[in-house]
Order: sequence, then structure tokens, then C-alpha cells
Amino acid sequence: MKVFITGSNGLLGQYLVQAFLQDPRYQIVATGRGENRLRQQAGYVYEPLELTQQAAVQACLEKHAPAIIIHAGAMSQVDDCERDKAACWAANVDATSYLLQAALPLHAFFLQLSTDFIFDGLAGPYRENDLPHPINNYGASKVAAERLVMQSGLAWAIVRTVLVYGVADDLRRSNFITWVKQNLEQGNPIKVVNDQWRTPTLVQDLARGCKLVADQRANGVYNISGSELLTPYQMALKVAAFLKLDAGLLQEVTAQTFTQVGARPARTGFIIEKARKVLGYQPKSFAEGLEIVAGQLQASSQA
Ligand SMILES: NC(=O)C1=CN([C@@H]2O[C@H](COP(=O)(O)OP(=O)(O)OC[C@H]3O[C@@H](n4cnc5c(N)ncnc54)[C@H](OP(=O)(O)O)[C@@H]3O)[C@@H](O)[C@H]2O)C=CC1
Ligand SMILES: Cc1cn([C@H]2C[C@H](O)[C@@H](COP(=O)(O)OP(=O)(O)O[C@H]3O[C@@H](C)C(=O)[C@@H](O)[C@H]3O)O2)c(=O)[nH]c1=O
Repeated sequence: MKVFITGSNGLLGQYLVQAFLQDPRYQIVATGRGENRLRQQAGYVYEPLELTQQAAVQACLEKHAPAIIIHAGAMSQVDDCERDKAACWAANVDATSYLLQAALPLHAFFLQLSTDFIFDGLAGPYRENDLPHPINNYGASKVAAERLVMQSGLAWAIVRTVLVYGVADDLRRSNFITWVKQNLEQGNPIKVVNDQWRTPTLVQDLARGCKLVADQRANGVYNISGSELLTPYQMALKVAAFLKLDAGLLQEVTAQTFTQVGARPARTGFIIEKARKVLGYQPKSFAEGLEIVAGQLQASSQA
């Protein structure tokens, strides 16, 4: 069975390819912007695909006619989305519309990735049936994409996640854990907020959760994240302790002393009971996640 993955050069995309490569039931079509940046390039088809080009999306889906589409591609830089709403909308909404239109005649199962940033962060942690109320362009674009998916007429699932962390090849954006590690290793003091709440998600868990949804063709919205509600400051302390780095470089601040272009919802995080019960989803603890990331970093430094 053919699975079509968008955003395959990204943090999640790389782990989706790895997860489906382990399962001989699937043939993978991985798509990304420009050249394939994954270290492993055998065992699947890679197609360069600019998702904002409707004709290219149409032609690529016609050519491969997948049974399952996992749409991980997105403009995920929240501040860039705030600065350039048109680019954000093109990448996160129009691109989703092009994929859905091309998927319709294929009757493909469509799995859309979404985010805790669809909420305003006043009442987290959130369940699947809480009402979205985004406070930045990125979140608004993901709400619009979710609505297109729900109204598409296809069999669909929406996987929402939070603050994804992990190690991947040639990423265009760092993630919080690697960002903290790099700064502490270089002796750079960093300001870290103590009044935002997240359920940080190990990228391997997220990929596993997406595969559970795809394997079961599970319809509906699923929160797939870590289970522990932590502040970035608490996360950073755990990173420092685990990696034996200098926590003295961590400066505990509140969000208002911390200006980011795109507003961040204060208290998000997800309740993941539905994914546990319906899908059998079982995330690693944050400590286990750090151990896995540290092991990967050690292995890559010795390679
Ligand atoms: N990271 C996180 O903390 C969270 C992520 N999510 C969602 O999960 C999904 C995956 O996120 P993640 O892997 O972390 O994000 P990344 O930014 O690592 O990956 C996104 C990928 O999409 C590609 N892409 C962006 N625009 C286009 C385009 N116009 N045409 C083709 N490809 C494009 C990027 O290409 P390139 O590499 O060339 O830039 C990139 O490889 C996204 O939908 C995101 O919104 C949700 C919650 C949290
Ligand atoms: C850069 C930075 C971040 N932080 C905090 C703020 C925030 O809560 C957390 C991560 O901040 P960042 O700006 O790195 O990441 P951010 O853009 O907030 O991450 C978001 O990405 C998109 C794709 C999502 O969908 C969201 O779920 C979320 O993961 O770390 C600090 O405390 N100090 C800092 O210097």
C-alpha cells in the first residue's frame, strides 16, 4: 500500500519515513522542497514537490495515486508566519487545499498534522473537542487547514501535537532541546520562560502515533504529544541535569520580558487519553526522551 508523505525533509517527516520503512506493507513516496536531505535515501521514492504549486501537487498525486497521504509539510516557523501572512497562508492553507483536491478522485485517507497553537493558551491542557481560538497567524492557518480537511469529503484524521523535539538530519530549524543543549555547551547564558506550559513531544513518539492512525485509518482528531505538562524552564533544567551542563547559564524569565514576533499561547499542552484508549498510543516520559536524544547525539558525534 502506498503512503505519500509531505515535508519529508523536516523533523517529523524524517521519522515518518523511518517508521514506514520498518513496515513491508507500505511503499513510501516521500516529498519535500528541493533535494532529498535524508541520510537514508534507499528503500523509498523521493519526489521534489513545491506544495504551493497546484499543478505540481496534482501531477505528483496522479502519478503515485497513494492510498494514504500524511501531510506533515508546513511553514512551521511561527515568527516568520507572523511577519509574512501571505507566505504562511500559501504554505499552510492553499497547499493543503491543493492536496485535498488532488486526493479526492483517489479516495485517499488524509492525515493532517496540526498544533496546540490553534488554542489561545488560557485554559490548557486541551482535549480534542475544545474550541480553537488562535492568537497568531501560524495557529490561524492551521485552524483553516483543519477545516478544509474536515469538509473535504475524504476519510481524514487530524493529529495535533506540541513542542516536538529530537535529532534529525540537516534541519532548517532547531528545536527547543537541541537549542538549549547547544547554548549550554557553548557557555551561552539563555533566557528561558517559566510561565508557558507545554507537553513536549519526542519526534519518534509523534511518528509512531501517526503510524497508529494510518494503520487503523482512525477517523477524527487525536492529540499525540508527551504526557507531562512542563514549562520551558523546567525542560531546560532537566536538559542541563541530564547532560551534566551548567544550569547556572539558565536565566528564568517570564514571557512578557521575552519578545517574540508571534504571540505564544501561555498554557497549552494536551490531554492524550483518547489516543491512549483508541490507538494504543504510549509516549515516552520526558526523561526517557532526553535519554534517547542524548544517545542519538552521542552516536552521531562518534560517527
Ligand atoms: N515542530 C513542532 O514543535 C510542531 C510541529 N507541528 C506540525 O507538525 C508538522 C511537522 O512539523 P516539523 O517536522 O517540526 O516542521 P519542519 O519545519 O521541521 O518540517 C516542515 C517541512 O515542510 C517543508 N515545507 C514547508 N513549506 C513547504 C512548501 N511550500 N513546499 C514543500 N515543502 C514545504 C519544509 O521544507 P524545508 O525543509 O525545505 O524548509 C520542511 O521540511 C507541521 O505541520 C507542523 O505545523 C505541530 C505542533 C508542534
Ligand atoms: C527561543 C526561546 C524559546 N523559549 C521558550 C518559548 C516557547 O515556550 C519554547 C519554544 O519556543 P520556540 O520559539 O523555540 O518554539 P515555538 O515556535 O514556540 O514552537 C512552536 O512551534 C510550532 C511549529 C508549534 O506548532 C508549537 O507547538 C510550538 O512547538 O521555548 C524560551 O524560553 N527562550 C528562548 O530564548
